[in-house]
Amino acid sequence: MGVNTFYYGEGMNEADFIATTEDERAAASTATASDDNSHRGGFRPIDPAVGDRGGPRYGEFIEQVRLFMDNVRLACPTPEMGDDLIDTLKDLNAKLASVQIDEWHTPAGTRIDLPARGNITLPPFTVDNVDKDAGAVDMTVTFTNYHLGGNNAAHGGQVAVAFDDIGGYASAVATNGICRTGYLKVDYRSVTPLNTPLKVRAWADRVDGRKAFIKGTMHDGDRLCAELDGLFIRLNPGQP
Ligand SMILES: CCCCCCCC/C=C\CCCCCCCC(=O)SCCNC(=O)CCNC(=O)[C@H](O)C(C)(C)COP(=O)(O)OP(=O)(O)OC[C@H]1O[C@@H](n2cnc3c(N)ncnc32)[C@H](O)[C@@H]1OP(=O)(O)O
Repeated sequence: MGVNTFYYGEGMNEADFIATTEDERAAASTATASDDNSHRGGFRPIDPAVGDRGGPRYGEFIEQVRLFMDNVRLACPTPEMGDDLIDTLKDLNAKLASVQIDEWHTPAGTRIDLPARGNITLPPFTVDNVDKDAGAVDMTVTFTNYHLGGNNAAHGGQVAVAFDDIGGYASAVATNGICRTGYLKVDYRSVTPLNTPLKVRAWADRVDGRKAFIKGTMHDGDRLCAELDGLFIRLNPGQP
């Protein structure tokens, strides 16, 4: 099973997500941050060559950034260390500012081989299974210190972020197209722990035309932490 099949599910129409023709690949790889069309309607297919972007150690880079965010969350630097950190961060920001590109080409969010597609704004999750027939996905998500709400528990908003993306993934599987969230309801059933691999399942309870009614659960072992009830609407061609 290839990586794309693994992520998009057996029998899914990958053409909806992955550039499969030379024209699509060219369109997916030519736009730049200064491209006037970079905000044109519709989601662009991902250039399959995207796996090379950011270099062979890009995943390691993202892991270090995540660790940095965790360390910042609970750090109390001395004034001297604060001076040093600010100088170091200025250097790092200058480096990163020199390699800014548009959202369609940045590896963050398009590296489907990395946890949460390499997107640091999402809690890291990995895909365990995609069931095209059931319109269902199984994921493992781990909230870390960066996602702290209080008293060693994940922030409720971070739980919703995870459900939004994983529910969006399930709706993409169920409708065979990219969807946007219409509504997202989260029931917080018990405390969601940090630094613990949690099992998330999201599935299409019902599909009605463009509307996918997605249910979901998040478990710590046998304990139910949270439930999702969401409506995701498949975008029409060219719809932003
Ligand atoms: C490039 C990388 C790609 C990677 C791909 C990897 C593959 C994996 C695939 C994927 C994983 C990624 C997953 C990401 C997931 C993230 C999702 C988000 O966070 S999206 C941001 C938050 N949401 C918004 O910003 C929406 C803002 N709202 C809108 O844009 C529109 O309102 C929209 C699109 C939701 C609907 O607008 P309309 O014009 O298209 O359609 P209308 O006619 O209004 O609604 C359609 C039907 O839905 C009902 N509806 C709409 N909203 C409703 C609501 N809130 N409650 C109840 N019904 C609602 C309507 O009543 C209508 O129903 P009737 O057809 O008449 O039966």
